Amino acid sequence: MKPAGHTPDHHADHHGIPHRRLSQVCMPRVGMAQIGFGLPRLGDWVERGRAARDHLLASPRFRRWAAAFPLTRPIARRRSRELFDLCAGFVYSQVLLACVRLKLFDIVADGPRTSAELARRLALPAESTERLLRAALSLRLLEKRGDDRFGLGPLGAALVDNPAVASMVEHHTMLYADMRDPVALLRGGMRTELSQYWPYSATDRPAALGNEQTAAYTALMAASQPMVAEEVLAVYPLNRHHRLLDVGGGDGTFLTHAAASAPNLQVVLYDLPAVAKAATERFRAAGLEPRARAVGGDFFANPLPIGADVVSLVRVVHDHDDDAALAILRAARQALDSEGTLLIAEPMSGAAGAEPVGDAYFAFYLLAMGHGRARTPAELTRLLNTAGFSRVRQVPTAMPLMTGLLVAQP
Ligand SMILES: CC(C)=CCC/C(C)=C/CC/C(C)=C/C=C/C(C)=C/C=C/C=C(C)/C=C/C=C(C)/C=C/C=C(C)/C=C/CC(C)(C)O
Ligand SMILES: C[S@@+](CC[C@H](N)C(=O)[O-])C[C@H]1O[C@@H](n2cnc3c(N)ncnc32)[C@H](O)[C@@H]1O
Repeated sequence: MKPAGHTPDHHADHHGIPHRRLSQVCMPRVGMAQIGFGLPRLGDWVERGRAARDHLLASPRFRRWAAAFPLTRPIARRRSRELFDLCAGFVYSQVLLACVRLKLFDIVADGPRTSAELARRLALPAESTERLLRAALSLRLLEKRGDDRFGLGPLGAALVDNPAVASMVEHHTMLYADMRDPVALLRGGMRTELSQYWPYSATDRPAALGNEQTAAYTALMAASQPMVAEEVLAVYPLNRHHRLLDVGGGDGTFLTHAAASAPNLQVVLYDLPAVAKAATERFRAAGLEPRARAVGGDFFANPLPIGADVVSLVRVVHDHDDDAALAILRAARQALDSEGTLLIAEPMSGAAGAEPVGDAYFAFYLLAMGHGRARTPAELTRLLNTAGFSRVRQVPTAMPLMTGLLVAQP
């Protein structure tokens, strides 16, 4: 009797691993045209090699064999761990959320503690505390100190005194809810929590939004903005400019950092009226007036203030679909003269070493928000060219995960 799945195309070798005939998998078909030119194309060989690999990996028998064979075992273990992490990532995120909510990292930052001490401090049953601590150890959030005490691990240490990441971890409860049925989200038409949270993405009259609708997202952006500002200002010093206009500048956190980094720079913020009002208060409280001022308006309906020699769009363009993004870039072009500079700072698609940040995280975040997408530098460059910026260059940042940077001139 033939084993299940046995077809004329499938054979088994002496390890019991099903395979196609080698000639079918590995030998590119050489067409008459290619014979005329000598060897088959390299691309054909690569394609055949990939087909052979896919065929092997898709076979449960091969996977069992590779997991047992000493030379392939490390690869099999690594792959299965990667895949397990994809399956279980949401559990790890929720362990992190529990640690953040319980302020576990701040507590152990003061010194390592025993499980019993932590149970008292966290007001959790002893067994639950032990469970959480073991989970945090396994995720390198905590580290064992001696036999019975727990201190910061390499990942937990980066979360101490880091309100930016802590507020994002807490904020993710909304994204988590919106992604509960990812296929429904992809099909569209879902009423999502994130579209309520970012009301400018769901209204035709954003300028009418009140402080009660803009305050929460503005505070979230302000908490994470220092990480972005540090990245941008480290690679693009602003002291070569006279006046910076930050469009969609939130409560002014980016401009406050910019002003501190370039003492002669004048800074102007443009945002929705309710947000600009909050920024004005912030500039006043920081003693930055009159060097810093904020103007309220809707960048789709009103012209931007003129007179700046550099305009920044920080985490703004990716909020919008192409037509709207183009309208913002055109408005920025209108506000600048022919010597002006435009900066686009935001996480970008395809960033080397951070591919899932743009293409999985922000892609789905923005889907849940209702508009926009992370774009590759090449896609942004095409939009910039259409908007009248002909010279565009990418400036590498230290943490592309936080932000990429494009510098454009007419
Ligand atoms: C000291 C010894 C012995 C060895 C040293 C070894 C060594 C060099 C270690 C490195 C240590 C180090 C410097 C660690 C640094 C860690 C850092 C900087 C971690 C940073 C993590 C940042 C994270 C997790 C950021 C997350 C950001 C998120 C989730 C942002 C979300 C943004 C959103 C949702 C924006 C929304 C806006 C919208 C709507 C899209 O427009
Ligand atoms: C994602 S936030 C980025 C805030 C800030 N640049 C940062 O990175 O922290 C986008 C900003 O664009 C502003 N915005 C959205 N639609 C706008 C519009 N039509 N006119 C002016 N500002 C707008 C929002 O109020 C918000 O402050």
